[in-house]
Amino acid sequence: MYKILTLNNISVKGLERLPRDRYEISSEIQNPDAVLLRSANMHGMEIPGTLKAVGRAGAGVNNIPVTQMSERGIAVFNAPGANANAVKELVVAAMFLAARDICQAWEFARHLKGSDREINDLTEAGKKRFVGFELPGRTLGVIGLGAVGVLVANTARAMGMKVIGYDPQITVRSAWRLASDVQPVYSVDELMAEADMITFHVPENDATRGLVNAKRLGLMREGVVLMNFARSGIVDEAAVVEALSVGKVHAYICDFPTNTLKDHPRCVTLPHLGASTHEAQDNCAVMVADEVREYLEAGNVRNSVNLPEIVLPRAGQGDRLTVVNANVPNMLGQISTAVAEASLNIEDMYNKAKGNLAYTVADVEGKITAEVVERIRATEGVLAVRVIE
Ligand SMILES: NC(=O)C1=CN([C@@H]2O[C@H](COP(=O)(O)OP(=O)(O)OC[C@H]3O[C@@H](n4cnc5c(N)ncnc54)[C@H](O)[C@@H]3O)[C@@H](O)[C@H]2O)C=CC1
Ligand SMILES: O=C(O)C(=O)COP(=O)(O)O
Repeated sequence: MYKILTLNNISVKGLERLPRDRYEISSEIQNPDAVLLRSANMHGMEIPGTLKAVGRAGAGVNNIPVTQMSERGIAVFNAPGANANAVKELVVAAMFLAARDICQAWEFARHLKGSDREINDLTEAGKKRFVGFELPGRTLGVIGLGAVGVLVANTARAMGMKVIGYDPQITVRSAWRLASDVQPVYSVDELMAEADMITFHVPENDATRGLVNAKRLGLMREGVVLMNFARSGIVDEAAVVEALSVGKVHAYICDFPTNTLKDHPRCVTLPHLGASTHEAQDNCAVMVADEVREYLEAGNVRNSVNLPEIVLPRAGQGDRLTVVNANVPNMLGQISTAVAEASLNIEDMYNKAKGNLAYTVADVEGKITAEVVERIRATEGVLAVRVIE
């Protein structure tokens, strides 16, 4: 029986991928084999010795101590692209909220008092405060052209906007999907200087934290609109509030309310709703449940952020050995020697590295003994060893 600890509500559609005769799933379980979560913060959490995998039913993994997981040979999975359409739709909504001052106008209307005739008079007199602008012909800057950024860029093009994009590490897959008339720019500063509206779709990490700061705000066009449905940390909020107050920034629409932002009249903060559609919740949960199950039951790795992609069809009837180890010389030699010296024939074997980690899958003829496992486990650089029958 595999034990799965859930740290957030995970869609039933996803949990149904883990059959009850093989999986015990609870938010309170002891000694879990895997954790499934959404945005719960795992930093500082005590990591159970039994943990083999963490599945993030979503895109961002900054709520997971990935380095610490890697040091213990624990695989971390996410659900790339599974919620991208939901985020795109909210970003498109944000563009209209900003362009037409919809939230501010609604607030104005909600506070009108008097008879309907008086309200009508106040409406007609007050509406000039909310003259907006239209999107065709405006320039949208997209920073980060991954699953979400590509969808946003393509939709904005379809709405008649000029779109410029920045992503120095764009994947071939994203480049294929991106509308061919999205224009690349080669620096954040260049994008910021040329866009009327800017949207961010990058992970939060050391390179992106504070991406929007006072200096960069100074480069932007007067009345620029900023949209942040990525992570709060990529924006220096105090600098944005200052820029909003002097009219440099027309509106800041984001998914991350804070005390600095939530009451500002030119700032619309939504309660982290980017991925909160039934479709996205189902997609993410199904994808990540399948990944975790495949890893626990077969040792295969799909969509891991710290282990290399390895999907090896099972060879023969014997045991499968899986080893997570540091990406240093001679690990494979030591693993295969330990297997060979136990007189076990290897039918099929695959080894691949990703960053600091490497992962080995070996199908052997017959049973792998506890001695072989212990010998491999004791090898310097080996982080996790499993035998799958
Ligand atoms: N508000 C919400 O509910 C959601 C927020 N997100 C956030 O949005 C982020 C992006 O999501 P996806 O597009 O699905 O991820 P993704 O991994 O498909 O795309 C991220 C892109 O950012 C690029 N990138 C990384 N560092 C960069 C930098 N310094 N400058 C420019 N580009 C850079 C990468 O090359 C990649 O193409 C996630 O990491 C997450 O933090 C994602 C989904 C839902
Ligand atoms: O997928 C992401 O990165 C998100 O931010 C979505 O978070 P959530 O699953 O809605 O808590």
